[in-house]
Amino acid sequence: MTSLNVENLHVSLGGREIVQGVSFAASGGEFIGLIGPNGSGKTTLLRALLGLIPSTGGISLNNVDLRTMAAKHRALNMSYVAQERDATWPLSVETVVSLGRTPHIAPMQQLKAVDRDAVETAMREADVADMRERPITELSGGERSRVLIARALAQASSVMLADEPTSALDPAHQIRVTEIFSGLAANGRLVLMTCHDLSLAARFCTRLLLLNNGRLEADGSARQVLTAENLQRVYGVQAFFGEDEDKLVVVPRSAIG
Ligand SMILES: Nc1ncnc2c1ncn2[C@@H]1O[C@H](COP(=O)(O)OP(=O)(O)OP(=O)(O)O)[C@@H](O)[C@H]1O
Repeated sequence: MTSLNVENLHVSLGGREIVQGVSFAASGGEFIGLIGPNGSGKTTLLRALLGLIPSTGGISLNNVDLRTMAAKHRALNMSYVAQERDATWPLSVETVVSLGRTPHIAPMQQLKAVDRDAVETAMREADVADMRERPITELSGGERSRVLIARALAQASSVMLADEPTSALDPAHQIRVTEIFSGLAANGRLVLMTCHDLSLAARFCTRLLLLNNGRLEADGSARQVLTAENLQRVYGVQAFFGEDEDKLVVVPRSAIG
């Protein structure tokens, strides 16, 4: 089973320590919501896990140090939906999603049937199959997000890291995407998603990690992490707490101070 171990991770950027001694262990089957206020270090943590920025401390996947893993091997193991959805080139939706298969094919080789199937499935799941011929540069922000999610799904890696994948999506697509991520976890993948929608995270994620000023302040179930005390201290909000089908509903309703 996939296992990710992060031990005493530190990241400094621009002379400031952004991630300060974060440790956690995660396994395939978990859908983890990485939450915390703006600037708390969520994106930085994901980027460090991907080896996109320097860090110190331990990061291992299946007991292999991720920093020593070849880029292609890492890409086979980890997909990433970045927070930036900018598109420079007017590539078709289908071409962009097909790029998710790059780690699976040898240089200069064409997609095989298995790759084309993965691309079709990913486009269908992210609801972008109907726009397959359209240039990504002409899509709305939410449509572009779904294409980039489809690209990550097509990669079919054991770990999915997604940075606010639902932030530009309408309610139906937010639910659809989080259900897809839940399905990935149910099938043994590890999903780590940043999210500002606390109710969405509470409903779908199996575990929440709460970051504050680069430190892991809480790690556990939605009910353990999304307490009135944590929301006040970390987010500076008072919230309404409710229930829907046994799931916690959290609606921030006033900012304190
Ligand atoms: N390249 C950089 N150089 C200097 N500081 C940076 C750099 N990238 C990010 N930071 C700083 O690191 C801190 C954490 O940023 P990060 O993007 O990880 O936060 P976040 O929790 O993902 O926030 P948000 O919820 O707004 O997306 C911020 O204060 C940010 O200004």
